[in-house]
Amino acid sequence: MNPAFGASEAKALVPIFSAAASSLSNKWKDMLLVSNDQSDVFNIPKWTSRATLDAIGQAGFDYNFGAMENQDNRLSKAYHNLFADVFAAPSDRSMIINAVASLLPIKFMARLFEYLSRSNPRLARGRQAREVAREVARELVQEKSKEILDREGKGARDVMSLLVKANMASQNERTRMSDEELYAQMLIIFIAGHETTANSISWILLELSRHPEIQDKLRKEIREKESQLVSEGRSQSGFTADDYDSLPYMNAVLKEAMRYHPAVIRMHRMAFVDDCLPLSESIKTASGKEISEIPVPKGQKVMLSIGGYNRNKEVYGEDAHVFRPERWLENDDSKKGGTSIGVYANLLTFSGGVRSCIGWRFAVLELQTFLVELISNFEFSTTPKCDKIRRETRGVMVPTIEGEVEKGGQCPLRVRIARDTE
Ligand code: HEM
Repeated sequence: MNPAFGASEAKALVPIFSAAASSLSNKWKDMLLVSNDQSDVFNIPKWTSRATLDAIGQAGFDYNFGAMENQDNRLSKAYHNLFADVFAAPSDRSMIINAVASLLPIKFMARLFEYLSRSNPRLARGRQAREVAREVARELVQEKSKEILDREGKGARDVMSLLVKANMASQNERTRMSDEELYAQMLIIFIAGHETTANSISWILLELSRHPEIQDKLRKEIREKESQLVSEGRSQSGFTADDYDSLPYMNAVLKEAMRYHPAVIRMHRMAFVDDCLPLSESIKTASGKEISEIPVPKGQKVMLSIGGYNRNKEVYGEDAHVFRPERWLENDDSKKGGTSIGVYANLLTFSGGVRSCIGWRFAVLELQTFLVELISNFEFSTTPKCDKIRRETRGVMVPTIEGEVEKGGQCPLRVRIARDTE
């Protein structure tokens, strides 16, 4: 899938992200301008989920979910709150079934889940979403293949068109993907590229609401850049990828939010051969033996905590549990991820190595675009319920309210039209 996720491919998608971000901000403005004090409380994940679905639809597939305008789209409906519904805190029964299923060969595991999905509402929900998405994927692959043949591949910038085009051009039958594989890739992109960014925006806005001084400083930097764009004869909101990269404080806020609230909180791996994990410092085992590596036998499953690494005091200093964007602007390398572990900002948020997040450039640009658009137009502040916000792992890390976890993603913030734009 690499040809579709390079730096220039991601940069070319900025206008699509801007359109999705301004569609969200226009919707909010319409509602706020008729309210008394130009402010209201919005449940942020509900909105960001719709906006990022539109962004991934357009950027990933040149497909209009119409999520911001019309919630009746079949795929938009199937995906709405999907992670929260399917991955909600598992019951004891489902934990036992999962544990047993993980011991079965993959073919039997799939059959078991297929069977259970007839009676289990969560599995049924997941299965229904998969079927709708597969149907749309099938239609899109056919449409793209036809367009590429008709237009000889010119003009298409979305990820799926680039993928179908690269696949059609491949002369090697063995590396060429079947239609079924293409549909599966599409489904992965839908899943991986939607709720991750939606929830990340919610977490960023929550932290900016908790830290009004950081929010003000960020807005000031954005205003200065907007004035610069105008003085250069450009549109105030016509940011390019390079403009986003030229905003040091905005990028520090983004890195800090990515460190503090990684959307994917852990990864799972299994050793295919006997191996060992080297340790940065030797440790003493229960028997008193000093070891500098941990043996990992073939078949051993390993869970890697992204959240744990990103708040490791040895890497980020004693204040690793504090949200402090300034750490990224200080010259003390040892306290801002001195090791080069991940693909972005030396964080583990997008993982590292060959299986790292293929969409990280795409995600960073999308987050930069939304952050600038929303902070430029609105002021965010906490509501009493924010004290009860807790992090819930539902495939991705979702903000929920203590005691109301079953309601899914909740992050109620007061949103007000930015006073300096009135
Ligand atoms: C804030 C946003 C995002 C975060 C934090 C994130 C994080 C991650 C992480 C940690 C992995 C590795 C998972 C593992 O190995 O177990 C991953 C994989 C992946 N991500 Fe992302 N991601 C984000 C956005 C996106 C976007 C926007 C796309 C696509 C447009 C995307 C596509 C993928 C795909 C296809 C994989 C699987 C790669 C593979 O297995 O080789 N991600 N992501």
